[in-house]
Amino acid sequence: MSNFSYVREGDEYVLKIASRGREVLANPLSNFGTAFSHEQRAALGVNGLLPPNVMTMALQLKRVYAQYQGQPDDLAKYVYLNTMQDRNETLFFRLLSEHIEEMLPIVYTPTIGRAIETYSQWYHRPRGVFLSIERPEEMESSLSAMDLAPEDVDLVVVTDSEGILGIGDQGVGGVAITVGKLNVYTAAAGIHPSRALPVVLDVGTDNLDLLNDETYLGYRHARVRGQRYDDFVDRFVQTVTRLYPNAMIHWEDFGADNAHKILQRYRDEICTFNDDIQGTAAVVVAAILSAVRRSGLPLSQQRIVVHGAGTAGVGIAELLVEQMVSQGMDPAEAHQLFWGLGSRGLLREGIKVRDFQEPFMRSSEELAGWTLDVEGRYELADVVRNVKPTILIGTSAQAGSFNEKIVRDMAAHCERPIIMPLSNPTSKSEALPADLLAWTDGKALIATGSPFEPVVHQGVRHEIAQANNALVFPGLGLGVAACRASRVTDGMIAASATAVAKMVNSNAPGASLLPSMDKLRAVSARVAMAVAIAAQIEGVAGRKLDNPVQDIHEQMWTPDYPRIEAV
Ligand SMILES: NC(=O)C1=CN([C@@H]2O[C@H](COP(=O)(O)OP(=O)(O)OC[C@H]3O[C@@H](n4cnc5c(N)ncnc54)[C@H](O)[C@@H]3O)[C@@H](O)[C@H]2O)C=CC1
Ligand SMILES: CC(=O)C(=O)O
Ligand SMILES: [Mg+2]
Repeated sequence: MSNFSYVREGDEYVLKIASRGREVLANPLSNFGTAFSHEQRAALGVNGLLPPNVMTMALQLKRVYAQYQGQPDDLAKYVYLNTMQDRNETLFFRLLSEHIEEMLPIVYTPTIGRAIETYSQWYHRPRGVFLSIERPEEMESSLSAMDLAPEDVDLVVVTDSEGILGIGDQGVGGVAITVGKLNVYTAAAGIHPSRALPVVLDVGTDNLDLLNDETYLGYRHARVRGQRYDDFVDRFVQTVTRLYPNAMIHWEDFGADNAHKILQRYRDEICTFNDDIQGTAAVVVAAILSAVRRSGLPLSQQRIVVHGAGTAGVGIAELLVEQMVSQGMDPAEAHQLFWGLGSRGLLREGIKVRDFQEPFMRSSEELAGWTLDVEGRYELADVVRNVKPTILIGTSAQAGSFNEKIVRDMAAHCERPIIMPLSNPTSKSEALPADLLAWTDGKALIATGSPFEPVVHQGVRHEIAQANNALVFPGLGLGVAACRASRVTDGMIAASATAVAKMVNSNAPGASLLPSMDKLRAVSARVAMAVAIAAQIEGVAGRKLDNPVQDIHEQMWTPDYPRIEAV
């Protein structure tokens, strides 16, 4: 038996501790710090290792919140929270849950982007599992070293760091995105931190700044690709599914080719999902459904330009097509409503496109009369001028690419332009909401990837929806765990989109297109219910929820110190 085991007894968590003394304080899940009572201190042998006065959690929170606020900048706040998590995880999650809207931009986008870029500089203590392609034979022992009970792991979040947010290849520092995503799982959906595992597959990096940084902590080698990479990923999948038979594997921030390839390879074999493709699609479809309702123009009459038809962009387009088909459209007709752009401009016949982009390619006949730019591409400005889109989606990580001319051109041809600069972190956003409202005379219906403050335009306060997959993946993971789903199906993804969309019921001028991040727990609970019910309908649920509301509610951990048994 492990020295620390978290078990659920009835509706409470009990922490059974076999260790004594300093080891108890060193484990962030068993360390309550100054909140240990005198009886607990005596039983655990930590008397004298703590200042004598016993604090309540409320007083501890007061102290740590003041310390947090005293940090000089956002990165320092991130590092402060990170060290706190390594010290007292229950307190960390309580603080985060109580200030979720304020702290999400610190533990998640945008600040996490900066933290990942500088990982090897501020690194102080490992968190997560580091699996190096240099030593594949160590994979099983490395995962097992986490000492988790096999049947108690609900989630494994994994990255190979090739496409971190919009900041590209970040090598071993990408581990922080898996930790960040899991922190959102816990704060939003109450997934207990002991039931989830963050993992980085360190396959090298093509980031020359990192390779030439003597403090870089990862494998100092160009990114390994091809068969050796595929074998390493496969070994990972086989090992995880054997060690943790109940776990869903969540893929995060892989490069576009590998993201699609891995999802296609494993989606019908194991319980798995790709957050950037499927989670993003669900939240963006929810935002679009809500915008379409407000615009008055049915989905089937929209013309959609996707600027950045990569992992996220094509995922969004595919789910939108599915939505249109479910509303009675023919699939080919639905595809015709989309115009996708990549780094070589419009996806079209005659240029090299990736396999997963092919369904969105345009034929040469359709482009007769269009003008190529000097580099032989159809750029966004040409596409907007010719297509007259009603929806413009940004998943290109090209900051400022939705410029004034393009946006005014779009607005000249539609009453309520739907414009979604979704790239993260904030520095990569295709446009700023205040500019979009100014250039469209307040008519744009907007959602962004990172958080933005409300904008007051001509006396109307516009709440800016944050269309971030954080509104979906926590609930999806919870729903999958609650019903022990064996697969993540398209129906479950579509159900999560509908669940989020249903939570928006205001059509007031300036109202947000999505629920705000301070509703994250309620949103996640609803998504979880919708996902579990869809899993049941699709025949992939391992257990039926008799009372979904109660069952899901009971599964959501609230960060309180558990009852302790010194064993
Ligand atoms: N809001 C959200 O929840 C999410 C936002 N994103 C954001 O979307 C962005 C892209 O992420 P991924 O799809 O994972 O990356 P990706 O690399 O798979 O896709 C980016 C696409 O943009 C294209 N591109 C690059 N330069 C371009 C240019 N000048 N013009 C047009 N297209 C160009 C690339 O060819 C590629 O197809 C990132 O900033 C990421 O943070 C991604 C996932 C979720
Ligand atoms: C939010 C997210 O998953 C991304 O930007 O990659
Ligand atoms: Mg991502």
